[in-house]
Amino acid sequence: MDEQALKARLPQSLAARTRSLKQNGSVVTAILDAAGLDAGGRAALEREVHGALSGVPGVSEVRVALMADRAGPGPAARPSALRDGGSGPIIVAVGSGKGGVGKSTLTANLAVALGRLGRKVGLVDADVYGPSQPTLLGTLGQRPESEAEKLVPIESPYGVKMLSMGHLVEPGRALAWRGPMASGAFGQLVDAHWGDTEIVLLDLPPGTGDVQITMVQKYRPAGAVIVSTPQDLALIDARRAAELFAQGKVPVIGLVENMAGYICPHCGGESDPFGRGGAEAAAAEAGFAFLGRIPLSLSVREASDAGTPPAAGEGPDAALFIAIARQVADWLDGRAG
Ligand SMILES: Nc1ncnc2c1ncn2[C@@H]1O[C@H](COP(=O)(O)OP(=O)(O)OP(=O)(O)O)[C@@H](O)[C@H]1O
Repeated sequence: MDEQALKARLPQSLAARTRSLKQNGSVVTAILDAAGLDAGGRAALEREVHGALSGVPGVSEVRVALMADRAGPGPAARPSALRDGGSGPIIVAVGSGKGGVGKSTLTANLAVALGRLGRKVGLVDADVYGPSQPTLLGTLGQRPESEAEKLVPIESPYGVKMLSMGHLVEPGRALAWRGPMASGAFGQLVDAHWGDTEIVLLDLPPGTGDVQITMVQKYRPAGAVIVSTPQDLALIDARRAAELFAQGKVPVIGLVENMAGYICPHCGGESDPFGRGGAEAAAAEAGFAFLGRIPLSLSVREASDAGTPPAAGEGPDAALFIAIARQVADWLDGRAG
């Protein structure tokens, strides 16, 4: 059923609040503007949508995501920054061939580090299956406002503006999203009010399937960073990620090796459980830059889980992320020049 037909099923009173209504297979996803509603009103709105759409033939599940709106009149329409005559922020995708290699951790810290270099940075958590950026950047539980039917990014405590499906959908709900629906929802996060943001990092979902291809082709990032661990299998996957970007004609800025050497939290000594130098060799072989190596370290994991990105601190981890950020910034400047 298309959006119009689904909309017709909703009571008239809900039409003005409906921002998006999509059906994929038997699952319908509704995104509604919950401006001015308190918790009770929001719950009632959600129930009403469920009630109206649950009985529709062919629909087995209804997912509802609510956006909050800016209180008060607010400015009429802040210009949409993205895809606005080319005057919007530069998009940089961060991808990995497989999950769990630390792509989200790298993206969050790269964003913070670019901010420390004086860039105005935004981040879109396109990992609609398992959004982790609200945790990483300390914005868990916050809801973005909307203006003129577009989302206003949330200001993280680290100077990075951000949007994540994790801000719109309750934890766990986004996990089962499938292809087209995931890429549709993602569009709302990208096409938001980014204001004077210069660079928006896209934390892509892990892997190289349809969702990633759609995202890359539709939003045409200026460049991409690939994250891999040193293991052979992860490197093979990283090459697949490189192919994905080549297919989308997105130049690869470079490769970051994560979880490289293990830093012992007791003695500070470094060992290499997964071998050393593999990612650097893979980058050289593929013909793109090697941007740096982040060790497997307890401090990175603990700080990340606590929502205090190591790149915002003063320790050696911060220096590593800033060095990577500098190369990304230089690459972007070179491109602009
Ligand atoms: N350098 C590191 N040292 C220690 N732990 C790390 C490091 N990088 C990431 N981690 C931890 O590994 C786990 C996976 O990281 P992360 O979520 O960033 O990976 P991902 O590739 O984005 O995963 P997913 O595919 O699930 O989205 C997290 O618990 C994170 O804190």
